[in-house]
Amino acid sequence: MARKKIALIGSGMIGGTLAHLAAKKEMGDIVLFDIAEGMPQGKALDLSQCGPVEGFDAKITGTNDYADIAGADVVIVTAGVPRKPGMSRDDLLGINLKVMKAVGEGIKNNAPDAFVICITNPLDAMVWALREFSGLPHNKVVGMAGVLDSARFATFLAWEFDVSVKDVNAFVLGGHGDTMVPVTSYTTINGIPVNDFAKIKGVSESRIDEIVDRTRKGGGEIVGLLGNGSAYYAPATSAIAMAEAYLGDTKRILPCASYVDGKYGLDGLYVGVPTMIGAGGTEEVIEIELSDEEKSNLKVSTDAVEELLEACKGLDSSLA
Ligand SMILES: NC(=O)c1ccc[n+]([C@@H]2O[C@H](COP(=O)([O-])OP(=O)(O)OC[C@H]3O[C@@H](n4cnc5c(N)ncnc54)[C@H](O)[C@@H]3O)[C@@H](O)[C@H]2O)c1
Ligand SMILES: O=C(O)C[C@H](O)C(=O)O
Repeated sequence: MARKKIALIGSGMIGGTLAHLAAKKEMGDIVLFDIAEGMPQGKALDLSQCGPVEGFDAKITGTNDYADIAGADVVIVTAGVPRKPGMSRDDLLGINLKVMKAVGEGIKNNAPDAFVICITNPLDAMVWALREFSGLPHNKVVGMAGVLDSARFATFLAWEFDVSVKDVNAFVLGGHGDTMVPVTSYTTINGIPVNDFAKIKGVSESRIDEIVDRTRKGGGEIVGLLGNGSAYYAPATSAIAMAEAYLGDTKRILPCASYVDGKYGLDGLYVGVPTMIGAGGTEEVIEIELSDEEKSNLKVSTDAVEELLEACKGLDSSLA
């Protein structure tokens, strides 16, 4: 059986990390694409030379030509610009929307059967625009954010309780902005609801609220510390988890920016919701019961995404 092909559109910090992870896991052959000349080729050479040391077989190539992504099974998109300290993700809308147009056309013309995972910010608007520009079916285009946001929530909870991260099952819904909704009612420590566990451990409600707030601002915290660029290790590993679910048809339930039309009272929007990923792409959006407060928090978050979609339509009339 031929090896799978993974195309990475954007070969910057996340793109390079994705290539390394995918190669180490022998997920398939890897094509690094970027508009910067020489850079994807250089990264591909460097990464190829990890192979003998790490013991992986993967053909890794770099290119500036979309024709080289032909036949890709999975395409992961990080092309565009990251924010700088003091900026919000939404400030990237205008510049990254133009990038999504070029990338969407490149995918449509060269890899229309791929499962496409978008990472570029502002995430929920960019994955929607990428789907529109590419014309691929909605179930084959998804955004990565919830896996990362949930991993941040889990990390902070594990630190607070001094327990293994493996036992923390944390869950974040909504758009990938500061209005995202970490959902404590669905967050457990190996099955024990987090609020019950907090009582057992003598952790106050206000401390859990602080952790929720730190999760919401988790991306900005790293942007502020790095000073130049944004997080890339955890974003890359989160997207790889989604790609593995597709390639292995594992039917994992992951929080993804999926197309929601009807559920959660939403009308044709990409936003973070529990999603089953298998060979069919995003096979099912799972609608869960939420409290009135959670519903109203989700509404604030989805309203913010809707505003960004309107802004996209204003910037590019082909989206209107
Ligand atoms: N969804 C998330 O949870 C999440 C997490 C982290 C970062 N991000 C976003 O991911 C994006 C990439 O982050 P990064 O750290 O890898 O940035 P980076 O600057 O290191 O890499 C981006 C790459 O995109 C390339 N690029 C620009 N325009 C292009 C085009 N038209 N076609 C192809 N390539 C193009 C650049 O040359 C650069 O190499 C940013 O928008 C960032 O905000 C999202
Ligand atoms: O915060 C950013 O700008 C990057 C990304 O969205 C993140 O959450 O790390």
